[in-house]
Amino acid sequence: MGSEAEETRNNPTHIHTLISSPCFPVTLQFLDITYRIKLDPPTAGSALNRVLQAQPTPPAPRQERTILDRVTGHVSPGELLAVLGPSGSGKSTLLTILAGRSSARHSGSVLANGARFTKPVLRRTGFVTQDDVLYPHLTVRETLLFCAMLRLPGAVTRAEKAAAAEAVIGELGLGKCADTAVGGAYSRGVSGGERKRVAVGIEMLVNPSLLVLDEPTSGLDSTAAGRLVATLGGLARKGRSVVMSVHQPSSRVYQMFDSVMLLSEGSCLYFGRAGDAMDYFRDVGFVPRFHVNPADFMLDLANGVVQIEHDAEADKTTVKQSLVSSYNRVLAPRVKDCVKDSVSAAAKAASIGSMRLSSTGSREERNYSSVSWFSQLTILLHRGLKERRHETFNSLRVVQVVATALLAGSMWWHSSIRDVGDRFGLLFFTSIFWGVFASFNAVFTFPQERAILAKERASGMYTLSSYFMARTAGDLPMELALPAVFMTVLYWMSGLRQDVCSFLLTLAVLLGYVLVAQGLGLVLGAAIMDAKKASTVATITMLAFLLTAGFYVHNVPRWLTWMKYTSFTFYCYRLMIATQYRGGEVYSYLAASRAGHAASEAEILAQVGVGTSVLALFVMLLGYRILAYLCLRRIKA
Ligand SMILES: Nc1ncnc2c1ncn2[C@@H]1O[C@H](COP(=O)(O)OP(=O)(O)OP(=O)(O)O)[C@@H](O)[C@H]1O
Repeated sequence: MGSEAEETRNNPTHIHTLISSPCFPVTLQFLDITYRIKLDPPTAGSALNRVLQAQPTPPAPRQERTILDRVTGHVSPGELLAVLGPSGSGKSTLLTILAGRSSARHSGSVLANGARFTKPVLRRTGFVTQDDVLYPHLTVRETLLFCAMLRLPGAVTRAEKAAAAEAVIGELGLGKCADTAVGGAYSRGVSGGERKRVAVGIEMLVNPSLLVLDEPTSGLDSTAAGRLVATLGGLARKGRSVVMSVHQPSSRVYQMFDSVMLLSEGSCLYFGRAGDAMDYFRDVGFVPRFHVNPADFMLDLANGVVQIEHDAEADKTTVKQSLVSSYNRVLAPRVKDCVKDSVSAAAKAASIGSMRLSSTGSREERNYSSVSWFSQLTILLHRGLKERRHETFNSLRVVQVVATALLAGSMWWHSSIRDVGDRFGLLFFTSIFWGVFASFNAVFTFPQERAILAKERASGMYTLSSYFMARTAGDLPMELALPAVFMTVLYWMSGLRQDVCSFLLTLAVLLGYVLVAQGLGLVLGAAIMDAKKASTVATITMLAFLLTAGFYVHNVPRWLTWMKYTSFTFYCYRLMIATQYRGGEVYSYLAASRAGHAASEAEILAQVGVGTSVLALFVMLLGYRILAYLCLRRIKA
C-alpha cells in the first residue's frame, strides 16, 4: 500500500479525481421532524425523607421535552444548507436524523428523492460527526488510504484508490501533516483542525451524493474555516447535496451558504435562501441597529437577544415566541408546500423515468458494490496491525511478562519432579497468571473500538464478520508471542521436564488456554461494552473459576460443584499436569513425598480426562468467540 501511495505522489498524472466525478443526484426532503424525550422524574428526596413522610407521595408523571418541533426543509443537488443555532438548539439531533444514522424514535419523514432512505442512498450519504472518531496511531495518509481501500467500490483499482486519497489530502490542504499520526486523547497527533479535515476527507472519499457534516468548522481559525466551507461549496456545485451545522460563521463564510435554517430550542425560526434571511427578519419586525454579520444577528435572535429602543433588551422568551409564531404563520406554510412539491416532482420523475432510472441505478449499484469479504479482511488486518503496532508490544507489557517469568523461574529454580507440591504450585501459578492477563487485556478490545465500529458499520464500510475475524485473528501473533516468551524463559529456568516434546506440549496447552481466556474477555467486553464494568465482571468470573475448582476449598458446596466444569483454568491446570507427569507417575512421587494437599488436588484432577479437557477447551475457544460475535451484532449498522 505504501509503494502505491508513493507512486501516486510521484506521478501527478495518475491523480484520479474520483472524488470530483459526477454523482447520483439526491434531493433531501424532511417534513415535520419532531423528536421528544421523556425526562426522568425529579428525585423525591432521600430514602430517610421518604420514611419520615407520613403520606407517601404518588410518583411524579414523566415529563416530556421537545428536542425538535416540526422541523421541515429540503436541500437539492448543488446546494449547501447551513443549520445555525445556539448550543443545545437541536442541530446535531437533526443532522443525525437527516443522515439516517439516528436510532432515536422520531416522527415526521426524511426522504431522498421523494422516497424513504434505502441502503444504496445510505451508502451514498457521508456523515461527519461532531466528535470525529479516528484511529489515533494511523497517520493522516494511512487513515485516508485504508478508508479508500474499504469504501471505494471493488471495481476501482488499488492505484486509483490511492490516487483518490492523495487527491483528498491535496484538496483539504493536509499535505504538510500527511505523515503525522492522527492522535487522540492519550497520544499527541495532528491539530484539532487537521483532525476535523481528516474526518471530512473520509466522507469526501466516497463521492457522496448527500454529505451531512456536524460542525465541521469548529476548532478552525476563520481562514481555515473559510477554506473548508469553500471546499464544501465546491463539492455541492458538482451536484451533491450538502448539509452542515455551524455555530458562529464569519460573514465571509455566511456568504458561501445557499440556504440557511435557524433553530432555537428545537423550533425553526427561519428556513430559506441565505441572502433573504435579513429581509425576512426585517419584515417580521426585527431590524439590526447597525450593519452586522447576518449570522451573528440570527444567533442573537435565536438566543432571544434583541436591542429595542433606548438600548434596553426585550424579554428573551417573548422574543423567541414572537419569532416562532412569525415563522409558523409566514414561512412554514410556504416551506411545506415547497417540500411537498419537491416530493411529488421526485415521485413523478421516478415513475416517468422508471426504466431509465432503474437501469442507471443498477449500473450505479454495480459500481458501488463493495470490496469482497476477503479483501475487507486483508485490509482490516493490515490496518489493525498498523494501528496497534505500538500497543501490544509496548515495553510495559513485555517488561511485565519477562519480569514475572524471571521471578517465577528464580522461585522454582531447577525444581525437582519428585517435589510434586512445588511443581503443582508452579503450574497452577502459570494457569492463573495467563488466565487473568489474557482475559483482562481482551476485555478492552471492543469497548475501545465501539464508536469507530458503529460509525464505520453505519456507512457500510465492511461486514461485521470481516471486522471480527480481522480483529481477533490480527491480534493472534502478538498475543501469542508474549506467553511463548514467558513459557520459554520459565520452563528451562524451573527445570520442568527436560525434553523438547514436553516443552512443546506445555507451550501448546498454554497458548490454547490463552486463546480461551482471551475469548472470555472478548465476550464480556462485547456484551457489556464498558471496559471498567467488563473488567470487574472478569475479575469476579476468574475468582469464581478459581474458588469453585476445588484448589483452595476441597469441600465445595454441592450446589456449586458444577462450576468447576465451566472453568478453563481447571482444564488448563489438568492438562499442564498431564504434560509433566505421565501415567501413574504422579501417584508414585506423591506416595514418596507424602504431599497431602497435592494429593487431594491430584484426586480432583483425576475427575476429568485429558481428552475431555482438550475438548472442553476447544468448545470454549469457539463458543466464546461466537458469543462475542453475536453480542457485537447489537451495535447498530
Ligand atoms: N437522548 C437525549 N437525552 C437527553 N437530552 C438529549 C438527548 N438528545 C438530545 N438531548 C438534548 O437536546 C438538546 C439538543 O441537543 P443537540 O446535541 O442536538 O444540540 P446542538 O444544537 O447540536 O448543540 P451543540 O451546538 O452544543 O452541539 C440538548 O439540550 C441535549 O441535551
